[in-house]
Amino acid sequence: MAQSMLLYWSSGSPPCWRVMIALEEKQLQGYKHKHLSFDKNEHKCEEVKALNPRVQVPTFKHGDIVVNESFAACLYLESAFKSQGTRLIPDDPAEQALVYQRMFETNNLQQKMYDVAFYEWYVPEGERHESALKRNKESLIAELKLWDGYLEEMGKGSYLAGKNFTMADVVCFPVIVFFPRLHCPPERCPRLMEYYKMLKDRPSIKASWPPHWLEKPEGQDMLKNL
Ligand SMILES: N[C@@H](CCC(=O)N[C@@H](CS)C(=O)NCC(=O)O)C(=O)O
Repeated sequence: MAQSMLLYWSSGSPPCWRVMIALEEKQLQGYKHKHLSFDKNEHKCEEVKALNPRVQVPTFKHGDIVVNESFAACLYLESAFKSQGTRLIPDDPAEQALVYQRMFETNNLQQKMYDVAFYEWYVPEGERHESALKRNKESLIAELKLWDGYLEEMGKGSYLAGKNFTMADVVCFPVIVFFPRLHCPPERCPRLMEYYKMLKDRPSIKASWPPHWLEKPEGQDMLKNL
């Protein structure tokens, strides 16, 4: 089954990583994949263009089904392989609601982290303002407080949506990992840091860890002054 899947991906991309974690959790090892380098602009290749009008990674194909949005690909895998590997979406509607809530809230955390960590990369030199960066930092700090509060409320050893590992963890872990990697002061989000330590050696996460991070475990310190 995994043999009829093809994933185009790049190392260190949270959207790609979440699809890879989902594939591992659903025991779909052996899927075909192409690792494309951002530095060499390989993700703009004709093969990706043919499948994905946004010409981005992840680009994912299963047989004739093409599903490129990372959240959509993760949900598709759960639905197509519901009884295989880890159950990532619970049946109970109330539990399901919390998983969906945390999953889609991840977009806030991801964007706010990008707005600080990659400010200089996104905003051309002449358009940068200290005041804007300060605002972005305040917004990220407030967002981190929310997530830390969620974990605090759940209790020690909990996952993002309760006692079990779910799709919320699949989609959010690849964002959370950036906080320790980019030297965010641990006191900004102590519960998230504990959560990171609890999950970093999970087999699905270890197996899909960005290869260029293995070569260079220390990231830059873009979040040092948060
Ligand atoms: N909505 C997409 C976003 C994908 C995305 O932003 N991919 C980035 C890598 S993290 C990309 O391909 N960037 C290159 C580009 O846009 O040219 C998803 O979550 O799947």
